[in-house]
Amino acid sequence: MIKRIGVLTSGGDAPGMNAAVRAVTRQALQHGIEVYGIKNGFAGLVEGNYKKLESYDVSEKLNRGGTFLGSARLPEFADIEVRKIAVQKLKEHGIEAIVVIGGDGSYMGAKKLSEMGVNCIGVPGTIDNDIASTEYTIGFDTALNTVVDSIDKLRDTTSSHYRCSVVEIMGRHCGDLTTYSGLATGVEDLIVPEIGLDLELIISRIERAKAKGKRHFIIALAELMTDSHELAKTIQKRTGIETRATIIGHVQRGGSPTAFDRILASRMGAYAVQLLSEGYGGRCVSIRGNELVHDDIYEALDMPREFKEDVYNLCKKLS
Ligand SMILES: Nc1ncnc2c1ncn2[C@@H]1O[C@H](COP(=O)(O)OP(=O)(O)OP(=O)(O)O)[C@@H](O)[C@H]1O
Ligand SMILES: O=P(O)(O)OC[C@H]1O[C@](O)(CO)[C@@H](O)[C@@H]1O
Ligand SMILES: [Mg+2]
Repeated sequence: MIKRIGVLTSGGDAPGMNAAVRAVTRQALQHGIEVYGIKNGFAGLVEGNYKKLESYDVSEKLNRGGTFLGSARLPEFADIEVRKIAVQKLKEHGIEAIVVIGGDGSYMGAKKLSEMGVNCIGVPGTIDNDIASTEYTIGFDTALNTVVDSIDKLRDTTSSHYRCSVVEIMGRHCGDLTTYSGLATGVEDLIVPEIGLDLELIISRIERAKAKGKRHFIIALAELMTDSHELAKTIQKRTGIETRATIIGHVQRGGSPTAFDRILASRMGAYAVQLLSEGYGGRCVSIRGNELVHDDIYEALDMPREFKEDVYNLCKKLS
């Protein structure tokens, strides 16, 4: 029977990470397993920066955004020599297995550690919703609500000034945040990596709507596709409509998690501990059809990510 586990948060923070750490901690303690909170993602593993967690250490964390354990990006963790240091430190502290809460990059670290004899279970914590094996990642719903709130506010000023707004939304290479928020706010057009950017089409749609009397437009743009300020300038030049760019930015990563994210995080965190106590490693937790399941991490990352084309098409159709 496993006696001591660690838990860490890695990559970009996501609302609900704290709720997941709380669930891991309390589920483990109730089964007589000691828990160590590892600070700052894989960096804390390498430095041996751990703290034993008791039940009260995770009090009043369920509703808090960010991650009280801290998070980091440590590219050096891809180097086996760096991981060997982490494994040695874990052995010295008697930590047998770890719950890794993070995105696809963190999953890679978790898998590689498992291959070195430290069982890890990945829990999907990222606002990007870019892990193919799971329908939802922890933090996505909260970020989505933040984006919706921002676009609603942007609509007020955009329509008052008869302008066009290009609004840039996070998601790295995944268009889910843009697509879902687009449908939820009724944007006039959206640009996502799964479909690509067709400038002529965007201009012609604006021109057509303008000819029918439409006076304000919001174009949702997934980040990393093009420069939003340049796109705004081009739209203004081509259509004659005053255009502004708004980059929502890191506010998308903050805030108290929604009920959906708290529940998802609590379920997934508890399930991850169950998997570790059953001796699993190199697996990740996913939710499909509201059922928790577990997958091999490499297979989970290799699965083709399903683009929500129906949501995308409906957004365009209703605009
Ligand atoms: N191939 C890899 N091998 C070992 N460790 C890795 C690998 N890729 C990433 N990691 C570790 O995982 C960390 C987090 O990865 P990354 O920065 O991609 O964020 P993420 O977990 O995908 O989260 P998000 O995309 O939401 O920010 C990296 O900084 C690194 O420490
Ligand atoms: O906080 P950083 O390092 O600027 O990273 C930003 C990236 O992290 C995320 O917020 C989460 O992966 C992405 O949406 C975004 O591209
Ligand atoms: Mg990622």
